[in-house]
Amino acid sequence: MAESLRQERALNDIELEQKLAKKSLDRNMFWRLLPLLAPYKGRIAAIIGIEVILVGIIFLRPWFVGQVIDHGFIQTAKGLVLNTPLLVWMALGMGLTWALRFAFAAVSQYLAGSTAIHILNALRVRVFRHIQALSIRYFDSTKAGRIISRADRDVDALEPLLIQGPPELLSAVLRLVGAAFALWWISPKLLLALASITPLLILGTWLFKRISEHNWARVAEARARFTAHLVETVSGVRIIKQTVQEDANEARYSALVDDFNQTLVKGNIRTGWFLPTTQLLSTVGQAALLLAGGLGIAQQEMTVGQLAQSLFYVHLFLGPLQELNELLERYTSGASSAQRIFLMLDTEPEINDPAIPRNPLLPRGSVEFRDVVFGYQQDGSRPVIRHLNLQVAAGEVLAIVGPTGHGKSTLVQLLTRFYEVQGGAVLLDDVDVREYPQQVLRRKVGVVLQDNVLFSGSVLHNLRLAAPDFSDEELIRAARDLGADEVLERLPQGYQTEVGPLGSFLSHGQRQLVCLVRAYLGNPSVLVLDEATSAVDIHTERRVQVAFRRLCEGRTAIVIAHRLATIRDADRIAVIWHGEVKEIGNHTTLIAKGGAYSQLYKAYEEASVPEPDSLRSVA
Ligand SMILES: Nc1ncnc2c1ncn2[C@@H]1O[C@H](COP(=O)(O)OP(=O)(O)OP(=O)(O)O)[C@@H](O)[C@H]1O
Repeated sequence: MAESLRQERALNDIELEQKLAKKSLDRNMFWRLLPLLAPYKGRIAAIIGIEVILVGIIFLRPWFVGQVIDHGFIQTAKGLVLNTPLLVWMALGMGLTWALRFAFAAVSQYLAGSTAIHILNALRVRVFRHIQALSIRYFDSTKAGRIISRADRDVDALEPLLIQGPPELLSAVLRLVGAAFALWWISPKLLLALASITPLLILGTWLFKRISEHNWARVAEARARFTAHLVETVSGVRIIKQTVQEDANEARYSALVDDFNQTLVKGNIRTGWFLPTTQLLSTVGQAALLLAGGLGIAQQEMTVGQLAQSLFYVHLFLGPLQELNELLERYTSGASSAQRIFLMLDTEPEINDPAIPRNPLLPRGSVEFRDVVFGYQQDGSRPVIRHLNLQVAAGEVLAIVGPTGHGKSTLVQLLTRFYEVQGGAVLLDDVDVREYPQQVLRRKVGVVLQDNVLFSGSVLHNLRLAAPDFSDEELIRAARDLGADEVLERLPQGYQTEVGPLGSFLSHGQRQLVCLVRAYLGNPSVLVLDEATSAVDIHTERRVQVAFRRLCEGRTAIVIAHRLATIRDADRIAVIWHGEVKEIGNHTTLIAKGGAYSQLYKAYEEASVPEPDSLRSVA
């Protein structure tokens, strides 16, 4: 199954981001991380400075050992005696190097840790800000889990690379070069013996780096896929339970996790030979050095102390070569995270504010759809709205009706500029909606949807989002004006009731009422109600209808409804059919005309009259 999942994939993570960002993949994106470090130049310089001191300290220790071996005992007339002053100095020196090691390690950790927090938090906020600014179309085509991966895991993956990576790399290079010099200084023979295996080590490291680069891209992709599935499951858990899809859903998740694990294991197998290879080469290198050293001692070119000292330098030379592998792996995993983050940050919002925005001083609320053409496919292959013309006068109540899927809600999306028209224009107060700053436009057009969303917090907290400066009393008064108070006061803690995540602790009807009051508080010049009262019971609905008329006073209202009884009183009713206005007029004239509206109305009335059987079953 995991194999089939891999094959069914149309676009991988990076390809998808590439497509959305309309940019080709640039492997050097990693370097774009460097400006993030700029504000912390001082701290980073301190971390690097500490690393240099620590490397210097490491090089002192073998020298102490060499001194003790060669000069720790002095040949006197009485025989060999301990060179006590030298031993004491060397022991003190050794102790001091360890004390410095501990002290600097703590300082370095503190500096690196606190710098990391600042840099990564700044990046996290930047990613978050960008996510909020992206256009709705991005969210249509990108799974939530993928987006969360960017802001969460991908940012985390940069930490070891960005902060500890550069000092560790510097330390490795310094130790490598320093050890080479030290060996050369003791005897060029030693360095040459070791150099015999170095090209092989470098070649091996380079090969493994290439393999691990591929591995990391595959592992990250597989991980993003199962995270995306998890997020979808969490948000759609009710539907999954309702349709009894738990087993099938779990099987799919297991397959995705399995795919991830297989990718990980295969990757580990491929890179697993790196360590034994380098260990083997290191052993050969040490043997060559000991041979060269033995020869040097026999030819009295070097002392035993120097050979012992050189063994430490061998470790200082070979160790960094092996560490480089780990650092390179970190680099490749971080680089692929950086690629994904920057590809997302490079995705331009499809909808932007105009360079010179307009905002008429006297908002009236007239709306016009002028020869509008629109389809959700960007290539215009499947138009949903086809050359639609519709004018709504300021203060008018216009109802939009029509069969499902014919484009009613799409008109609202175009009015609030969640999508851009592909032809024609949408005008608010005779100004193209593209000329308004988006936030201004969306404040002018209040929308209450059928599937309303609230934010965690109390009912009052949610109402206050529309009117931040209002007191509790003013918010409650607004609810009362609208006739929502009776229902909302009956909640367990009244207006202080917690609504839960996305408002899930409230019923559909209660949620809609809160949203209606929220829209009322926003005081928009155009109010759009998309099936907004459909979940409210008959009793509540009547109250809302009365209040709704009040709410419409002095502003334009566009009401999208399937339950035609609720819109009979509208000033005009437009029938939308295959993305066009098929009929327009008031209820009486449209019924008299006997066209599309009268058919819809007849069908609605027939469906609304309860059949005797169904009444009995309710009883
Ligand atoms: N985000 C989207 N991406 C792609 N297609 C979409 C999207 N939203 C809607 N559509 C499609 O556009 C068409 C019109 O949808 P729209 O929601 O405007 O219909 P509607 O008339 O409001 O339907 P309903 O009465 O059921 O709410 C439908 O075919 C729908 O599948």
